[in-house]
Amino acid sequence: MYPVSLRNVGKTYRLDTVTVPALSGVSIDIRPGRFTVLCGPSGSGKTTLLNMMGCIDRPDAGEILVDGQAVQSMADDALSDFRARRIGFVFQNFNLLPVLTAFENVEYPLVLAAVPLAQRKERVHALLHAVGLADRAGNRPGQLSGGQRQRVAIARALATEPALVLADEPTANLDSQTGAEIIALMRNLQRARGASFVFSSHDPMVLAQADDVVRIRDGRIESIEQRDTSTEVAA
Ligand SMILES: Nc1ncnc2c1ncn2[C@@H]1O[C@H](COP(=O)(O)OP(=O)(O)OP(=O)(O)O)[C@@H](O)[C@H]1O
Repeated sequence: MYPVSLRNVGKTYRLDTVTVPALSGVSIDIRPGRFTVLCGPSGSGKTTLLNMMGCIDRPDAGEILVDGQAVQSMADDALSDFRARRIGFVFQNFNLLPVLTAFENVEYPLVLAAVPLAQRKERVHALLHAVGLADRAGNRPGQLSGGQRQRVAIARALATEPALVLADEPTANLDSQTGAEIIALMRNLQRARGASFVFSSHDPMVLAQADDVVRIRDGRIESIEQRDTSTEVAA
């Protein structure tokens, strides 16, 4: 089963009298356990496509299956719950809650998922350790660097152990050295967990790490490149 499949998905934004076609006729199966990168020029539809995969927005045509489940037939509440438990998100502006500590930010999705306290603590400590921030658990986002904030966001995205993690240009607000470290970290975590990660990016460094590359232009898939990367060891 694919972590996410799209069949003939279309999305048009409507602003007063203006319509902006963002995606049309998009069909794709994201392969399990792969690091997939969506790339394409600005405005080609990458964020819209990620939002469709992540059930953040609904398409106006076609079908989306996440873990084999047809998500468009779910009611809003059920869809939010499904999304919170099954999909992890990493954003370019980190999207951390500023009043919560690093620990509490990572813990938050587990509170929503009603995971018992002892299990939450154990999982959050392990995740902060995995992203190299064991000693920063008590810091708020304002007391962390950009790279450290993105590490907290990565730990948060992995908290519910989702099979699918989506990242919208996760290195866009980081310097190149920090961006490289973040991509290496995500690559290692993805391999260690066997999860499926889908990134949107213009960044050649992210592209170089991809197993599968999906090129998008004018809201359509231009090409899908599946690389043989199974025997490589992550840096
Ligand atoms: N909320 C919205 N309302 C109206 N039009 C939108 C909205 N979001 C995106 N669009 C339009 O849809 C098209 C696709 O945008 P999208 O953000 O998905 O592209 P992108 O490839 O992620 O671009 P970038 O690399 O610049 O982030 C663009 O023409 C954009 O202007």
